[in-house]
Parts: sequence; structure tokens; C-alpha cells
Amino acid sequence: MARLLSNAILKGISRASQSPRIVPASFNHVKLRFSTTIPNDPDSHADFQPNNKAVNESESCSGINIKELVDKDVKEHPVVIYMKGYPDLPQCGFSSLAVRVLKQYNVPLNARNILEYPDLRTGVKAYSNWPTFPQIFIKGEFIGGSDIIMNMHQTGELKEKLQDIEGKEESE
Ligand SMILES: N[C@@H](CCC(=O)N[C@@H](CS)C(=O)NCC(=O)O)C(=O)O
Ligand code: FES
Repeated sequence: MARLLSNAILKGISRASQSPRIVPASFNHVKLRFSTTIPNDPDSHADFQPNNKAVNESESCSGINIKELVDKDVKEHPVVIYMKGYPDLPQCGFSSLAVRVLKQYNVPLNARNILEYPDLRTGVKAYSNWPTFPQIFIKGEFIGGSDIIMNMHQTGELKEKLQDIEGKEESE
């Protein structure tokens, strides 16, 4: 049986106020003022492991599942972050760190708050086969979490990866 987005999410897809919102971040170009090392990353308990069944099976009366949602997100937006909270109000230090890194670059940042939707939380893990959040996708490619994005920032790899992405609109 396919694991599908909850009715609340499905209903919300056509209604912006209820959907698992994808929001553009504002860009304050906040300077990084914290350590770049996250020691002894606990990562995940077995309870948090992805369940690939959740995302690979599909079909529903609505025809929308998490895989389709994520596929659409990462196809339509060059930089997508699935995170805890939203870019302007992160609800976890790891998500906050990833947002701060990405805000160093003049690219549109689109986010979904996985805390609002348990099915999205499970489904995104299964989609990427990655057990934790944040999860960052650039030009459709799964990149990783906060450690990886920080590392790429430090090595210059992130700048290279983002360089052909059109800058964000000032109004965002
Ligand atoms: N080392 C990870 C840190 C992220 C992490 O450990 N996240 C945990 C705590 S926020 C998580 O998402 N656990 C699974 C969950 O909450 O569903 C990274 O680089 O992103
Ligand atoms: S470490 Fe507790 S919510 Fe992220």
C-alpha cells in the first residue's frame, strides 16, 4: 500500500495557506559567527531511519505522493532545503547553520518545514536515503546536510556549484 501524503497535505497543495509551504528565504547576508565543527554527530536512531517503501510506491486517488512532491520541488527550484522550521525562523541549530551558509550566496532559497508534516519528514528521508535534516538539493541533485554544505562552503565547491544559478530577486 502506498504511503501517501496525509489528507491535510494533499488538500493543502492547491491552497497555499495549508500546503507544506515552500518558501523563499530572505537574504540578509548574515556573517557566519560560529564553529564549523559538529563533533560526535549523533545522526539517527533506528526510529529515524528512512523507509524506502514509503517513497517508491505510488498511486493514490489524487495521484500525488511524496516522491512526486519532492521531484517537483527540486525540478522547479534550483536550491531547496527541507529543514526544521523556516529560513527566517529555523527550529534547529543544524537547519539554522545550513540556512546561514546558503544565505552567503545570492541564490533563491526555497524551503519546506518538515516539522509541520510527519509524512513529509519520513518521505524526504526515503527519497534521499538520508536520515537527518536539513537536506539540501541543488539543481535537482541531493547534496547532503549541514556538515556537507559547510564543508563545500569552506572548500569553494559550493560557490562553484551555485555560480550559474540566477540571483534571487531583491523583493524575496
Ligand atoms: N550531521 C547532520 C546533523 C543533522 C542531524 O543530526 N539532524 C537530526 C537532529 S535535527 C535529525 O534530523 N534527526 C532525524 C529527525 O529529526 O527526523 C548534518 O550534517 O546535517
Ligand atoms: S538537534 Fe534537536 S531538533 Fe535538531
